[in-house]
Amino acid sequence: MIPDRLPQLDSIAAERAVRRLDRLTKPPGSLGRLERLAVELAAIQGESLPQVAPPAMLVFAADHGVAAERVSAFPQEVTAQMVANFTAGGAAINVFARQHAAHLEVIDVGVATPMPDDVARHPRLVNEKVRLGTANMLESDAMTRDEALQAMAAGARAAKRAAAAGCRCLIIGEMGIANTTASSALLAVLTGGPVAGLVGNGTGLDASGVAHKRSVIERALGARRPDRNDPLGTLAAVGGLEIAAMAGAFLGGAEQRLPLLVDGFIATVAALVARRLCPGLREYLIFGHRSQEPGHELALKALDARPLLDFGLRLGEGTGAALAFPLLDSACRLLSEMATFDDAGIGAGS
Ligand SMILES: O=C(O)c1ccc[n+]([C@@H]2O[C@H](COP(=O)([O-])O)[C@@H](O)[C@H]2O)c1
Ligand SMILES: Cc1cc2nc[nH]c2cc1C
Repeated sequence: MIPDRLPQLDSIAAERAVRRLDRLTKPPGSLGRLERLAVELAAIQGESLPQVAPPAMLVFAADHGVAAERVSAFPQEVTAQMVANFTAGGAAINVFARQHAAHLEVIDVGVATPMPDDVARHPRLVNEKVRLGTANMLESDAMTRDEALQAMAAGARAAKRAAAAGCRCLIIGEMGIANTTASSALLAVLTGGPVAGLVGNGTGLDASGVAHKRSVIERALGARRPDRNDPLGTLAAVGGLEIAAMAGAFLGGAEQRLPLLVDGFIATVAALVARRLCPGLREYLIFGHRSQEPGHELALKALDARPLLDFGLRLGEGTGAALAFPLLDSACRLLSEMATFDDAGIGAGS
């Protein structure tokens, strides 16, 4: 299920995009990073005139056993309550989904709290529950390797559904109380970095809450001792079901040649896990924004990534990626809609 290799980027489509950009009615290179974005999108899609609309917004939801250690400012039940809010259309990501006519799916890969029937049966909610939340990583591995693979497969299926529905890029986000704890633990193992420098306040812990969260992560890593050269084993030991599902969605989306817009801290850690499993993934990833969560810096560095926006967000759900979507759309529209010097009868510079 983890792909051995991903489709090669299309260098011919990229070269055509470069040549067209240089013939458009502007000084060469004057649209800066937007031009590089247009070329990257052409290479990913294998189209000299790429198109990212309509986007799919995939929100993966799950619970974390480690929430019992009071590592979040909010109780575990909020995961299910926010899933209900996503189905009702009231969350921030719903606003952006309507704004961009996106195909929005909420994929439950492991929410622990039972949901009312009207939520459970809602067409926007996809039931891919692998188990009712992970186990508490202080007491045992969060899940088995097989469960991590099942969650990854659910993510890959969501990516394939989006491609089949005609979506042209994926915006990948999550909802899961305590998932900054799982993400920080994963990141510490995968980068070998000290826990102290990467733990943040998540949904809003105070300073003593952050110190306690750090101690929980350090104790969990001491007890689990994950092998940093075994990304799947690390994911199973201290990760999360929605993190595994996002990793699977990234890999499944790349197999479909879809540009992948990465959201904040948790989504970037999932992308890092996926890249460790399949290094060719990196070229498909476009980073939407720089999150306020301090560990995001290290995760971005590990992926050699420079996000498009820096807006001080720390919400999740895919909101930072959704905010960056119009930049991708603009890059595509410039390529396909701007006049060339020939079209406009304007003399090109020498
Ligand atoms: O995306 C981010 O960078 C981000 C940073 C901090 C918190 N969050 C969101 O907040 C939740 C996790 O925070 P916590 O404190 O419960 O670990 C989860 O639902 C995430 O979507 C998201
Ligand atoms: C209210 C709330 C909304 C969220 N959206 C993503 N993570 C979240 C965490 C909380 C607590």
